[in-house]
Amino acid sequence: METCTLDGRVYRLHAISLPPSDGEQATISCLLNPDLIPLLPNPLPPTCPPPSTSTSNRASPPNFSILQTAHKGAGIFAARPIEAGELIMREHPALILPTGKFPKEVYDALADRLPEKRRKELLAMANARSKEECESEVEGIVRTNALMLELDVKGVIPEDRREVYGGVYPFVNRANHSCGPNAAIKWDLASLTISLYALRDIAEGEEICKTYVNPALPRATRMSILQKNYRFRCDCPWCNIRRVPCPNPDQGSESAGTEEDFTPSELAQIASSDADRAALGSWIYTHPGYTKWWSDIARPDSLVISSHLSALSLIEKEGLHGLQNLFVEEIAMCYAMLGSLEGFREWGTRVVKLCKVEDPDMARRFEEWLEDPERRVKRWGWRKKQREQQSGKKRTASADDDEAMEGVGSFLFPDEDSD
Ligand SMILES: C[S@@+](CC[C@H](N)C(=O)[O-])C[C@H]1O[C@@H](n2cnc3c(N)ncnc32)[C@H](O)[C@@H]1O
Repeated sequence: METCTLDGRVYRLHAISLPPSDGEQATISCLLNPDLIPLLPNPLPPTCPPPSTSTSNRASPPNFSILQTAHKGAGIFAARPIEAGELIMREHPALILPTGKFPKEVYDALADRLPEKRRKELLAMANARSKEECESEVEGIVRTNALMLELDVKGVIPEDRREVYGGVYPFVNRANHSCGPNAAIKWDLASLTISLYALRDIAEGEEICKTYVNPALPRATRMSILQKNYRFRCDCPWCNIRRVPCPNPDQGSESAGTEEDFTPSELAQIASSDADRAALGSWIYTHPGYTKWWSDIARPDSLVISSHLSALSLIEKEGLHGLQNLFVEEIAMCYAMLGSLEGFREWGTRVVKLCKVEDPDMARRFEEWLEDPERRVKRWGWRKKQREQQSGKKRTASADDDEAMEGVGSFLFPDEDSD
């Protein structure tokens, strides 16, 4: 079988060759709209970052192990302490395919085209679907595990012909769900890899979890999506408020409570968590931000920093570290505008650490700035100068001064208000 048709659309089976890994020729087995095929690298250049899921192709031993849990199947655990921002593993998908229900033969043909070792890794993955729902074991595995992929970042395929694609990863997909995840994923089209990285410091032995749903949704909605799509009842500390958050919830002995078990005070805690999550989800639209603040001298100097610190403390409470980077970056930039070397160094260093995998360009930019912030950050100390000018301590900062700063380093945020 080379092609198949679904809802009048033609799809082609396609294999992408990867640089050999562990001495074996690696392949991604794909089902693609033929228009997408020329957009994807094939073969992948050997210079691309290699996957890092096994010991043999890493300079240092992996920082994770895959272990059996008590009631969630397999899971990923920290083999040593892992720092916020650190890479945990990088992996190519075994399969790439569009959403939609294809005949059994299509799923089986996709798996059969993988090298034997990879095929076995795929077939060992979790399948939360019954035989009645998914006749093919491979389809069940796809429906339990596939993560959304962006294959056409440049928007080459016209809007009305675009499809949603998913990737299946025998190692990264072992990460179980938490509504307060300590890890997240980042897809990179150029290397066709997904990276799993730490959102906060993770202790040795702690389970490494990502979120399967938008964690800003209310608990009841999260639970119903998880039940519908993945067939489990979430037992994370935020869904089961009686369980004290612990490093490895899987080792907890209490069983998850049911809706009816909750006392009025527990229900109030759930409502408060829902409200905090909703507030965080829309924080940047409802609270002061750096872009409007930096040049508006009528606003207090501490306005954005104190608002962002409140957001970060809610993030800590709800375990939503996936939302923290914007707040950390903006606090660093506020300190730059206030001319505070100490503040900029503290928060800028956090940006570098947190963005290493998630946003390497941002990490590099802050690294450069941190070498000589006063010269490299454009408009360094601008608000401080304005205040000094206001209080008459200094003569008006001349336009020449400002112009002399133009072109020194690059500036993170646009001059125009956009928030
Ligand atoms: C993508 S897989 C995760 C890895 C899986 N545990 C394994 O053995 O490969 C998703 C499945 O893992 C289980 N799972 C993930 N997170 C869970 C959680 N927080 N509580 C219970 N089961 C969970 C569910 O069975 C779900 O359908």
